[in-house]
Amino acid sequence: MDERVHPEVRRVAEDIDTMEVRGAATIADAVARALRTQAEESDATDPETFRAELRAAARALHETRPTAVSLPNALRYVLRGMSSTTVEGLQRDVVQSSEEFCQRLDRAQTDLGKVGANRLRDGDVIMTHCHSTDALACVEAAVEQGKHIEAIVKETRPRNQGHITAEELADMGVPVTLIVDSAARRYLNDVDHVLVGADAVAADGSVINKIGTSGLAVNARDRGTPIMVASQTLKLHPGTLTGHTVDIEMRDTEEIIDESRREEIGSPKVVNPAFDVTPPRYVDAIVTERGQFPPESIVTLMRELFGEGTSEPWAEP
Ligand SMILES: O=P(O)(O)OC[C@H]1O[C@H](OP(=O)(O)O)[C@H](O)[C@@H]1O
Repeated sequence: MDERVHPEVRRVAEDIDTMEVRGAATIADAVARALRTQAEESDATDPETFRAELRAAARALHETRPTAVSLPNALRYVLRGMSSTTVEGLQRDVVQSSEEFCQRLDRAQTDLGKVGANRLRDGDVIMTHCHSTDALACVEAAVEQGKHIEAIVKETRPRNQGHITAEELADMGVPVTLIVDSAARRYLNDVDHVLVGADAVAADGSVINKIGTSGLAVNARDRGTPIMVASQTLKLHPGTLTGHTVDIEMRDTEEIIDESRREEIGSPKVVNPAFDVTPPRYVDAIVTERGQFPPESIVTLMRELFGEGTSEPWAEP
């Protein structure tokens, strides 16, 4: 890694890579704070060196995981704040934009939660996939409104993030039933809403989320169960406005099966995609801090927020 990258930034990058820090919003928060550390601890003596250090840190953070667009969106937000002409001024700029970003992130999630909660009625049963802080904000707000919500939680192989969801729902007082992923269709009849998060939303309204989301959505549509995606606007993927596709992360196959067991069963090829793409026709609503949108209309919001597209976060202005 580039030697200009601060050890704390390297540690954050490593934690994201190994998924010690995970979830699109949490990753965004962590990288914004890491850039702040890089800025505060810089001993650069001229603005150009300082800017180059920050760009190197941004690149190191960006190289960790490719799919959650909240990561480059966070880097871009913080780096765009650099407008001063002295090192001290630039340090203040980064601290301020990092703080502002983290506050906006929290506020967006709270506002999104209230919008999502309005879709949930007293007595509703939800089905979740993976662990999404945006999705759980909707449940939390519904519970705060006095609604009784129950949840069927998919374990979400191979990393079982469903366990985190189960624990956090239990802390909210929501009764939880944990199921294996392949039992989802059987229990969809008992469910009023499928509620998931997003790692990225494309300009055509496709939702990129944890592997298994698209199959769940197809099954939900077949059963007539509405599917709601909780996604603050930080997850909107500006590159898709100009024809770019979203990279799907392929993770280590040891998450699925260890090497010795794989050899015992005849050394099959193993693949481990972390995400899949749910086409807009299977999604009923994308809930953001700016209100809820049918997936096909998300492009209008994206144009308003990003114009016609954006460059890489570390690109020279
Ligand atoms: O931003 P929040 O809503 O917390 O999470 C969004 C998404 O991030 C997670 O990915 P991973 O576990 O990091 O691979 C899940 O796919 C989840 O739906």
